[in-house]
Amino acid sequence: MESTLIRAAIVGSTGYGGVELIRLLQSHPKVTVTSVISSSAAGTPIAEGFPHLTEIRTDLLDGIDMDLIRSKADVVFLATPHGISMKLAPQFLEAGLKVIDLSGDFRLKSGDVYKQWYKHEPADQALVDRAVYGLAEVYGEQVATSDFISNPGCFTTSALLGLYPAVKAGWINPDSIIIDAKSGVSGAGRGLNLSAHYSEINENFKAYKINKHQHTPEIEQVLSEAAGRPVITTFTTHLVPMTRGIMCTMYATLTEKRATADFVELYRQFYEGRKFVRVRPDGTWPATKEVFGTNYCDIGFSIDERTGRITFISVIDNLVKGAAGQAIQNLNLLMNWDETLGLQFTPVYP
Ligand SMILES: NC(=O)C1=CN([C@@H]2O[C@H](COP(=O)(O)OP(=O)(O)OC[C@H]3O[C@@H](n4cnc5c(N)ncnc54)[C@H](OP(=O)(O)O)[C@@H]3O)[C@@H](O)[C@H]2O)C=CC1
Ligand SMILES: CC(=O)N[C@@H](CCC(=O)OP(=O)(O)O)C(=O)O
Repeated sequence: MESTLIRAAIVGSTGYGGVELIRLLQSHPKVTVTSVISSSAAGTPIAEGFPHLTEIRTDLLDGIDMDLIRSKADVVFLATPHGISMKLAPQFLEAGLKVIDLSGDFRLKSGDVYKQWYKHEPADQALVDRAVYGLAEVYGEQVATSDFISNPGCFTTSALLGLYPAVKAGWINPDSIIIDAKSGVSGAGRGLNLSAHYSEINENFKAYKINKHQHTPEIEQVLSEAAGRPVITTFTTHLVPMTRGIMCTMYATLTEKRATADFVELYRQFYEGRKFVRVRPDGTWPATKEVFGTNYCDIGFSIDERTGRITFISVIDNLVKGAAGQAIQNLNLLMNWDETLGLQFTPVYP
C-alpha cells in the first residue's frame, strides 16, 4: 500500500553512488524515491543525463531546497563528496529526517585524525559523535537505534569484513596485518580525472595514495576496537582496469597454529544469519565477478604452514556493498525491517 512506503530523497543523484541508489531502490518493497536531487542540473529530467532510466524514472531533478526536501521525504541519502555532506547533514537532521551519508565526513571519531587524512576541517564533533558507523554486519544493533548513519568506505568494508572476526577472536596479530587492495575505476566517482581516462587505465594496473589513503585510519579505528588496543596497518590501494569491484588480499601472522578450516568455522559462526557475507569453503577463494551487482561480501582464506601466516581474500562490488547497497541495508536495519529487503540480487555472471 502506497501509504506504508517510506519516502526517500537522494542528494548527489547524478553521481555513481546516487544513480546506484536509484537503481536499487527501484525494486525496494517499502521505499519510494520521491526526490532525486542535483546541485548542478536541477529542473532537467533525470533520464536526460541517464538514458538508461528512460521510462523508468520520469522525475525532474530537484535542487537542494531544504523546505522542498523536508516536505517530500522521510529519509535522505547523501551521495555527496566529503566536505559537502558535513554541511548538508545537520540541516536534514534538524528537520527531523533520517540521514544516511555515504561520504567520509562522519566516519572518523577524532577530528584531528580526520584533518590529518582529509586535509580540511572536520565536521562538528557533536554530529560526529551522533553518527553510527554503518558497517552493517558488525554494528547493526547500533544502526537499529539511530537516525544518522555514516556509511563505511568501499575499501574499508571489504577489508574490515575480512579481518574483523579474526582480530576480535585474537587469532591473528593485528600489528602484522598488510592489506593489498584493488578497485575498479567507478570507485573514483563520475567526475573527470586524469587517472580514470581510458588510455590511462586500459591495460594498466597501478598503485596510488601509498601510505596516504583516507581509509587507513577508518580501518584502524575499527580494528583497534576489535583488538581492544590501538592498531596500525599497512594499506595499499591499486586501480584495476575494470568498472566495478574491489578485492582485498590481506596477510597476517597467526597467534597460534590453526587450520584454514578453523577460520572458515569461526567466520561462519560470526556471520551466522547475515545473508550478505558468504564464507568460502577451505581451498576456494572468491573473485570480484562472483559478487558483481550485489550486496554480497565473499571471503576466503589460506594458511601457509611454512610461514605461519594467513592470506584473506575479500571481495565486494564497490557501488553496492561498498556504497549504495550497504546504505540501503542500513536503512533496513534502522527501520527494523529484514536487512535484505530490496537487495536480493543474483550476481551478474559472466
Ligand atoms: N564510488 C564509490 O565506489 C564510492 C563512493 N563513496 C562516497 O560516496 C559519495 C558519492 O560518491 P560517487 O557517487 O562515487 O561520486 P560522484 O563524483 O560520482 O558523485 C558525487 C555527486 O555529488 C554531487 N555534488 C558535487 N558537489 C556538490 C555540492 N557542492 N553540493 C551538492 N552536491 C554536490 C554531484 O552531483 P550534482 O552535480 O548533480 O549535484 C555529483 O554527481 C562520495 O562521498 C564518495 O566518497 C563511498 C563508497 C564507494
Ligand atoms: C578507485 C578510487 O579512487 N576509490 C576511492 C575510494 C572511494 C570511497 O569509498 O571513497 P570515500 O571514502 O571518500 O567515501 C579512493 O581511493 O579514494
